[in-house]
Amino acid sequence: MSEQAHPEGDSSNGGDAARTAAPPAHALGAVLKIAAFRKLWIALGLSSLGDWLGLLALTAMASQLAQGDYRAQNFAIAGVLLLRLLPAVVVGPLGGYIADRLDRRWTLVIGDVLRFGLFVSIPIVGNLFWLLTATVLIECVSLVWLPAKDAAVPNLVPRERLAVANQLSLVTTYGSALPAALLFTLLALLNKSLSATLNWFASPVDLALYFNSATFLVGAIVASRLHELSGQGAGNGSEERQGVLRAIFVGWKFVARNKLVRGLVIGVVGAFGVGGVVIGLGRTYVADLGGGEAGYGVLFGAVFLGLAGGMAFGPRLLTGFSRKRMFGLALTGAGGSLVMMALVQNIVLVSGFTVLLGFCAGIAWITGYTMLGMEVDDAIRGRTFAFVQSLTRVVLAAVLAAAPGIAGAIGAHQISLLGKGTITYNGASITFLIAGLAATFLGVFSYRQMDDRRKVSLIRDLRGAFSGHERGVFSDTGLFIALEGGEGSGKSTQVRRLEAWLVERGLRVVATHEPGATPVGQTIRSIVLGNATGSLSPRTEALLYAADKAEHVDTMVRPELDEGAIVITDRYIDSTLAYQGGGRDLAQREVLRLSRWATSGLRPHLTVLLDIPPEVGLARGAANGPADRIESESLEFHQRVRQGFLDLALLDPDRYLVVDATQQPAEIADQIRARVESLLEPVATESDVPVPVDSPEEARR
Ligand SMILES: Nc1ncnc2c1ncn2[C@@H]1O[C@H](COP(=O)(O)OP(=O)(O)OP(=O)(O)O)[C@@H](O)[C@H]1O
Ligand SMILES: Cc1cn([C@H]2C[C@H](O)[C@@H](COP(=O)(O)O)O2)c(=O)[nH]c1=O
Repeated sequence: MSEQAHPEGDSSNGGDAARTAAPPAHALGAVLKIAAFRKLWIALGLSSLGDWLGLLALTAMASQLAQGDYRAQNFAIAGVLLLRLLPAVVVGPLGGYIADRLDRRWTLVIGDVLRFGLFVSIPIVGNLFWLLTATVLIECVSLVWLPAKDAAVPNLVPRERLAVANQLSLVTTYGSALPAALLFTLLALLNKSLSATLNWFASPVDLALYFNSATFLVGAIVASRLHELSGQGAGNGSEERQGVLRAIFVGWKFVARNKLVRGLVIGVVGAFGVGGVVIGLGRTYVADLGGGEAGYGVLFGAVFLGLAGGMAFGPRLLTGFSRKRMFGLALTGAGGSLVMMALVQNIVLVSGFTVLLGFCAGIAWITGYTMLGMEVDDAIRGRTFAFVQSLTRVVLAAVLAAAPGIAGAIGAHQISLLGKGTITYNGASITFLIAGLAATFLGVFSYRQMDDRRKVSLIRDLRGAFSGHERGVFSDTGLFIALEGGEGSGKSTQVRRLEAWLVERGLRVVATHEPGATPVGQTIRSIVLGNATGSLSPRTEALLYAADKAEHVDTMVRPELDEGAIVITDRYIDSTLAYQGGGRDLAQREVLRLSRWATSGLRPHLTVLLDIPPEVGLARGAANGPADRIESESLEFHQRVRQGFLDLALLDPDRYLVVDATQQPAEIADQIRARVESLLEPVATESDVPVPVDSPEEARR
């Protein structure tokens, strides 16, 4: 039986007829059930494995081809690393342009085939010049492949699952480093025994390179089956006549002009820069603290442990907290952790702060990437992601090159503690301190650029978000569906369509709305929406909406659900959270607590969010008469409301369906039906003996 239809859990305050919320179905599992995304993920996994394997094999081969001279070996290795970063400066922007212009499926397929050919040619040609040339060419191809992949994800995955999809992509990209290292060792050992009999495996890394090239070939085959991407990314009509440079410029201009995207890009690149400083100076720093190789290993592990933790759990930690605030805060936290690492000079404490740094950077990375995917239009998404990737590579190269130089130039310093001994602050600590302060500044800058809740004190917001997760109550006799969204998003239209479809199936359906479905509610509605009311204190407004909800749930929704009906409501608690929490200056958690109290914790099994840019929705509404008290609020207010809705959906993807409400009504209705169908299906299939579903009670049983 579907979890949304009948959530399991320990029954508590809801009495016999209610059950508390179960933990959502495994979100990773749910996103991997999307066949198209699964294929893209497999292609990405193979490509990432190949990339790491390639890096290990190419550095090893470069060192071997440099023939014994220690200096030459080091230069050859540095050459491979540098040539992997350098093309980003020159080809990066072009990569994004190409990714936006070409069919995304073919971009992925051809990209993988080219990388297969280039990797396989390296051991065959077998000289250093070709190895370095091929490295540059492979990197150039990757600079088109990666933005095409990144830009494709938001088109394959519903918005509410985008954060999870990004988590999976990032973990796969960086997590494949470990299996690649193990595989590399295994293949090198196997190569040893093969080289005795076969010329093909003369170099110790030949087998690794052949295997690596094969991963790209398989990746190409998987990508070729991604028919869902056909036709995507082929540019749009308005850009048809634009030149290459102009199109690239349009992408950059978008990043520079859009305040949110600018803040995101600066933040994501900053998070990478901080990571670069730790990687570039980690060994020196640990040596300064007397930690040795083991200490270096611990530091490295601590960064990745923190990163993985931040990506996996960070966004869920702060329920109802604005993603935009979270992004700036996480970046500031990463900078602050680096400052602390520089100051404490104790290897144990440093390891703790390193985990914290990784955790904060992980949150910044995942929230930043997800918001970019949601904010940027498909037509220029490839260029935006390419811009971010180029910039991160350039910053990484600069940081890796500059950090040791700066640390060296600062040198070793002893600071006297007024006759009570001395402490050592070497170049590495001081560079950490400078980088930490710079990252903290960047974090504060990003936070201020993007803060969408300026009137709400951060402390209050954080206290609210940390104050525990209240579990809701779900009806187990009826099915409760809420339609949510901004003004004019088409909720009433879709409620009517869904109601008609369900009634046609012989089910008992009650369509209702908030505010104003009860006699008391109608009076409240006239107060909260009447222009004559004028301004209301936000708390009064929240209490009025809560009173409407209490009456609605107690006298209509709950009794109908108890009778086994399907109740569809046009607006429910999410509207209060988005409008009074996101739009006004009230803390989300307080609004949630108030609304939960008013409704005795009753939660919908499914919330359909009709997502629409407020300017589009308000224009639709304007055609139907003068604006009411809330519709007359500023565009910024309605933008905060939209973001509030989306944040809620991202936090609980299993109980949400986010639909692009700019589509045609029939298309939207189809998507809603498909999801509602999945809540009804288990009823018909659960019993071994097929029973005709002729009453809602049976339907819910
Ligand atoms: N998908 C759509 N595309 C274009 N217009 C639509 C679409 N859906 C509804 N409309 C029109 O937009 C207007 C608002 O629709 P509707 O009343 O269903 O939205 P709503 O979300 O309930 O609005 P409100 O929040 O103001 O109550 C109506 O004129 C309706 O015909
Ligand atoms: C339930 C609820 C609603 N609102 C706002 C949202 C809209 O502006 C109006 C309702 O108008 P509609 O035409 O019926 O959609 O009220 C709110 O601010 N808080 C709430 O809890």
